[in-house]
Amino acid sequence: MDGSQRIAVIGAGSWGTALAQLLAEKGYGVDLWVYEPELCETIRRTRENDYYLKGFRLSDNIAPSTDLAGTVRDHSMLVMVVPSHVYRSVASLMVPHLEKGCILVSATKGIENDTLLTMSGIWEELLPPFLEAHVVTLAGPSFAREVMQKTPTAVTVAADSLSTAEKVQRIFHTPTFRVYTSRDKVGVELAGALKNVIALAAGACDGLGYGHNTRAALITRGLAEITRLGVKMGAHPMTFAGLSGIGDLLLTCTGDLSRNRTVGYRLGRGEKLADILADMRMVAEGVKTSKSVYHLARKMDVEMPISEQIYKVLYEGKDPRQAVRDLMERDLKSEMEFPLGAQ
Ligand SMILES: NC(=O)c1ccc[n+]([C@@H]2O[C@H](COP(=O)([O-])OP(=O)(O)OC[C@H]3O[C@@H](n4cnc5c(N)ncnc54)[C@H](O)[C@@H]3O)[C@@H](O)[C@H]2O)c1
Ligand SMILES: O=P(O)(O)OC[C@H](O)CO
Repeated sequence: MDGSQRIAVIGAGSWGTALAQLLAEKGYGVDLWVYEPELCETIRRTRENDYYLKGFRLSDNIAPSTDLAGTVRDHSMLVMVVPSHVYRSVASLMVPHLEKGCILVSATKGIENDTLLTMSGIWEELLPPFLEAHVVTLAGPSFAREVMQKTPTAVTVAADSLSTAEKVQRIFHTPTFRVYTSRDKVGVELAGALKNVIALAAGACDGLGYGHNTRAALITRGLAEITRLGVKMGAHPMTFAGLSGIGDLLLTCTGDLSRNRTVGYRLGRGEKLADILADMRMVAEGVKTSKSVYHLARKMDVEMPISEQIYKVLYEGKDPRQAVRDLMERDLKSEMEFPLGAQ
């Protein structure tokens, strides 16, 4: 793909906007699909995304549009960055317009509530084989705002075929955005989605006033349960020691820019989930993903105690302090069972 070709970015939230800007500054023409007509108009007029990523002037190489079919058509590379709860509906509308052999880079982090599918699982259901489309997952520790500020950042792109991942790697790599490849698509995708649930827990513990010991324990045991589920679902255990695993888990559990951590923090301070979500325009994927994880863990017969407690706090009104007590009082066990991923 040469710099004269255009790339479509589907979703103009903070991450879609940051990825569009990165590609545009590399010289690609970017067609950006914007869900909200009034935001599309504002971006066109002011060159700023004042809903989701205030304070940055957007490149003139970005062309915003609300016409989904028009944005998708005639593109050999598309970046999908809509939240997971609308992913299927937007992807379904895209399919009839996709070019044969196109590459779909999925940058969304979530697990669908009804089907318990990852985002690439949704594409697998929707893509007719004759399209020969390639799905690539992009994940890793990357706050949109810091990417816009050109803070040195490293992420992973995972695909079934290494050559496809390498193609995407070359397109996204910049001097401040380092891209690694992986062939463990399921691992990278699950790691990116599951860390949001643990970030809710880490935020809640900070909101409750617990200290660094608690946060470190949560991150470590959170990684253990993410790895257990991932391995059971076919992921390579070492993926969870990588950027999409411990990398993103650390960022989201400790970084104040995290929406998931912030929701957890406010829950820990005693606010109600409905009130927190009512004044958030942005998405905190962990809220919906915790429901999927609760059911996925049961389905796969994997113990995920932290995720289970978060589900109970969010959906059953459990007191977060009681959730911590219950985690601390579980049966005593060995820290690690081998092979990795065993309960
Ligand atoms: N923001 C980040 O720093 C960051 C970094 C990495 C990954 N992600 C992931 O990217 C995905 C998108 O998140 P974001 O942060 O860009 O979003 P955001 O929270 O900044 O914005 C919400 C997005 O949802 C869209 N939207 C709302 N309702 C919609 C509907 N009915 N149909 C279609 N679109 C609708 C909005 O137009 C907007 O694009 C998430 O899965 C998130 O976890 C975000
Ligand atoms: O703000 P959050 O919690 O959605 O996290 C954003 C990204 O996933 C960080 O990599």
